[in-house]
Amino acid sequence: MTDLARWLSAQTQDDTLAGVILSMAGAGAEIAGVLQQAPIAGQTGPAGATNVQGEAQKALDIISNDIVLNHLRQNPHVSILVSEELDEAVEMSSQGGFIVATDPLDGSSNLDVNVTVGTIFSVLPAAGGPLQAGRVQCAAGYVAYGPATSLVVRIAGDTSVFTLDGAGTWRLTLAAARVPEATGEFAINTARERFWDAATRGYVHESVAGETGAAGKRYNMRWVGSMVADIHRILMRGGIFLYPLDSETAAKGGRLRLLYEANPMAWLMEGAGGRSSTGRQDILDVAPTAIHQRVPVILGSAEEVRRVEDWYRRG
Ligand SMILES: O=P(O)(O)OC[C@H]1O[C@](O)(COP(=O)(O)O)[C@@H](O)[C@@H]1O
Ligand SMILES: [Mg+2]
Ligand SMILES: [Mg+2]
Repeated sequence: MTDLARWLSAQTQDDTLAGVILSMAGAGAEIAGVLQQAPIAGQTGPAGATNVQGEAQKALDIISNDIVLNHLRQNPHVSILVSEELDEAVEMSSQGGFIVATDPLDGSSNLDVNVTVGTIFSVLPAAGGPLQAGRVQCAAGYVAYGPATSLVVRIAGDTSVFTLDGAGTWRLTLAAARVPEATGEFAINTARERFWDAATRGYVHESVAGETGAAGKRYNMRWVGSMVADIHRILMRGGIFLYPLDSETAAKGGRLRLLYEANPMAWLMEGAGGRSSTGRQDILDVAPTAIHQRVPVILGSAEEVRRVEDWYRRG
């Protein structure tokens, strides 16, 4: 029995849910192999197409989407697939008990510079349809394609980390990730400062002031521009990630997508003792109205997320 199969059987008695996670783990392992050869195969560039959200697709966005689709098509327990790269929700098996929502390749603008990208997924109960709050997720995870390929997954208990070995087997490398309560590291795209609201501005200025400001301690800033990479760093050593609502993204509701970026990351953070927020409510309580809905995202070390929420309460 592999580490992943053993972990799954300890986390859930539902073999069909375990099977959905194994399908996503299989897709992740296959995508990892494709990414490792992509510069040789000349696949890191644009596909020449745009997705339903008007974003230019990379060839690897489409290839990764097809890989996920193929793996899930072989699983009779998936009823619907929602993907960043597919305009509409796709009907899969009519008998399936689960919906999978995925960002097949997150951070794909980083592909041509060989920086970590990832695959994010959320598993929902089929009965409620795709538009259910993140709170009811059955499981969530991501695969980070970095120096090592990591699978981070949570059903309802701990958030655990597996690493792909040379034989293509997922080995358990961290049974229960814990995000430190406090942090001295924040992640935000500061080039967007002129669009920020008062709360984001207040929080970042207070942090940049370091030991001379109200926070009373020094901060460092990190921004990979690949959500999976930024969240993985935060999961492993603490920090806070912000993609808040700003005046440029306000009309769309934010930048990042609720079903397949924010919800799964919030679920994983919760399992590791972290916190997630839109600034005004827990991300997991947001009721979706559309499959590609966007949402403000603030998540990571609990104490730090609370500091941002305090700024929103003041505003
Ligand atoms: O270009 P910006 O504003 O830094 O945004 C970066 C964010 O956009 C994303 O790339 C969006 O995800 P996709 O690459 O899947 O569209 C996140 O991974 C990342 O955190
Ligand atoms: Mg993404
Ligand atoms: Mg993507």
